[in-house]
Amino acid sequence: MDIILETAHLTKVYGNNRGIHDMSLQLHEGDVYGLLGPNGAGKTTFLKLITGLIRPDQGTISLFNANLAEQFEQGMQHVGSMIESADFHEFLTAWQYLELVARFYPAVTPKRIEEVLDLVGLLKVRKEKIKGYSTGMKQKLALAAAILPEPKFVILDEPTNGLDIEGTVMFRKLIKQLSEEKGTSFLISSHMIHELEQLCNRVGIVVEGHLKKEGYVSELLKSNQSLEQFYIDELQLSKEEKDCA
Ligand SMILES: Nc1ncnc2c1ncn2[C@@H]1O[C@H](COP(=O)(O)OP(=O)(O)OP(=O)(O)O)[C@@H](O)[C@H]1O
Repeated sequence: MDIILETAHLTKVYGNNRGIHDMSLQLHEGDVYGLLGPNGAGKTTFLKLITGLIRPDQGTISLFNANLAEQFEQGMQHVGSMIESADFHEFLTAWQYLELVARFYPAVTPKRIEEVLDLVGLLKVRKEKIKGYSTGMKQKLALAAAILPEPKFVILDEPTNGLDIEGTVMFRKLIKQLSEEKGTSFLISSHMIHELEQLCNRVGIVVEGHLKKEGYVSELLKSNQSLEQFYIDELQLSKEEKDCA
């Protein structure tokens, strides 16, 4: 399987001394990788680095064999992302917003815009202004924008934030469908551990800016009751190691 993302010794430390340290991670084509970790562990920082929203202090990022620091456009060509709450032009409608996004992707047709709006359940409200949308509706629109150009790799930061039960089920189905039918790879940061258990083939746990543990979900479930149990045990272990140090 081809490597689609490789980070080596990725480090970003903010002025307040927080951030991430020495994070090396590989994702292969077809992976649905879940990034877990407590609040403030460094998940969003990692996702911002690999999408070029912030620059690393040290380390390298390679996306589809392109070094992000030198070949940004080439690296990001097949990547769709949704990082933190999207900032929309609220006076636009969902349709107009996606038309705007589509300008960057000549292959995206109005039919494709209609298709993604249908996929995320916003087709009926496509002509309404975004300023009237709820948090969950905006989240769905951000997801629609991320998958609009049919990227090979989609990076999602807390994608189910604000989604209702129906929306969460829609999200899970959509990821499964894209992964199974189109072979799309995903990197998903989320606190919804039960969702990740159903969706991901691999997970990584970030604690205090370090990638503490990685594994294949099928392997982890052989020796753990659930992903949640594995996660709680790993956090406890990290705490004990810290107390001993
Ligand atoms: N722009 C910034 N300036 C200073 N510190 C920051 C900045 N962004 C993040 N941090 C700090 O870096 C650490 C990692 O934050 P990050 O947002 O990456 O965590 P996270 O794992 O995504 O957390 P959450 O699950 O709460 O979203 C936190 O301690 C946070 O306070």
